[in-house]
Amino acid sequence: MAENGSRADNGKYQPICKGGGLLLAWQLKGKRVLLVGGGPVAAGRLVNVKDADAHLTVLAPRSGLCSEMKFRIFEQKVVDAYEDRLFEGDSDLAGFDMVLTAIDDADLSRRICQMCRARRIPVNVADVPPECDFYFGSLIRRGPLQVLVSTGGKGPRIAAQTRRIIERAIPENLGEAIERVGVLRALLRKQAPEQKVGARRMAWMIDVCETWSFDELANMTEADMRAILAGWEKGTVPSARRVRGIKHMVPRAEDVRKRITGRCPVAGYCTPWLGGIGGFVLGAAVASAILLTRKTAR
Ligand SMILES: C[C@@]1(CC(=O)O)c2cc3[nH]c(cc4nc(cc5[nH]c(cc(n2)[C@H]1CCC(=O)O)[C@@](C)(CC(=O)O)[C@@H]5CCC(=O)O)C(CC(=O)O)=C4CCC(=O)O)c(CCC(=O)O)c3CC(=O)O
Ligand SMILES: NC(=O)C1=CN([C@@H]2O[C@H](COP(=O)(O)OP(=O)(O)OC[C@H]3O[C@@H](n4cnc5c(N)ncnc54)[C@H](O)[C@@H]3O)[C@@H](O)[C@H]2O)C=CC1
Repeated sequence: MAENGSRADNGKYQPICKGGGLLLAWQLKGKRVLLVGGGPVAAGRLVNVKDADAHLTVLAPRSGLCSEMKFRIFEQKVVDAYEDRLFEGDSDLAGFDMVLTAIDDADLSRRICQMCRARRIPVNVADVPPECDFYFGSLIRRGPLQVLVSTGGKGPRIAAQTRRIIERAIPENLGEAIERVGVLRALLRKQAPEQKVGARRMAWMIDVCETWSFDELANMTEADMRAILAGWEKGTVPSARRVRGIKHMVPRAEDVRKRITGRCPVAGYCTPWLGGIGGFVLGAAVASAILLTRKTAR
């Protein structure tokens, strides 16, 4: 029975949890995005799509631009095309790959949505969730690392609160570690480009990521990479200690400082080191105070 993929396989595979959205990393580089509206919500959208290297057109009257929008358009000049006017109709949508509206006019938003659907352009209407083909989420960015929190439109504020909890839990140098791993992966693909070694390449990269800590990866130099890659032919991954020798045993000043004054990334309180020293000093002070009081009382 199990071989046929039937009832016996229940529980063996991840269950299907219906009702979610499909979370993707949509590649917008070079795609044309239209943003209708010039308020604070539009300004947030602008950052999201420009972070994704889209070609962005903003359509909104200058008189209604918020200060961030003015800054992005006229000072920072990150908007590729700006049209100082109201939305006029279907022809405004021609040639766009994605449309975002953030205007204070729900009726017009709905109509823009219908026009986009007729043209099969994916659309997000900030104030009318049923008119969205996709929702935005609460985002964390650390270099190449991106985390998106979605509550499926149920609790945007809770999405932001959840984001803050996750933010605290992400090690400071994770973005840099990923950046460095990206460089190593590219070097490996150069050294062993054949498709037939694909499975071996992946297994070896998994080994690298599991053997080296995020800290060690974040500080991986080109020389370290060459030393690691020397293990590829034999299928081994030398540890950071082996690659760096004695240098690795000496803690860096920054790590020592973090040990003493750092904070627990999730709970936020100071490290046990500082807590321990503080506790000891406080305990000693209380004990001496008690002893002193007893002595004076006698
Ligand atoms: C469906 C969705 C459509 C979309 O925008 O794509 C949508 C819809 C609506 N939001 C509304 C209100 C608020 N939105 C926020 C904040 C955020 N909203 C975001 C996304 C989304 N908002 C999508 C679903 C996301 C999800 O899955 O949860 C975030 C995550 C991302 C972003 O916008 O960039 C960003 C946090 C970013 C961050 O800080 O990290 C706050 C809180 C605040 O400002 O602090 C409030 C006030 C408090 C409240 O209402 O809860 C209203 C008006 C409701 C009304 O009139 O009562 C609607 C319309 C409606 O719900 O009908
Ligand atoms: N999805 C979300 O995260 C949130 C959505 N909202 C909703 O998003 C919408 C926008 O919010 P804000 O940025 O605060 O709006 P806002 O009221 O500050 O700005 C509206 C902007 O739209 C422009 N506009 C209005 N009619 C237009 C037209 N016909 N053509 C072109 N531009 C036009 C105005 O000039 C102005 O720049 C509101 O409806 C609000 O309810 C609000 C909070 C969060």
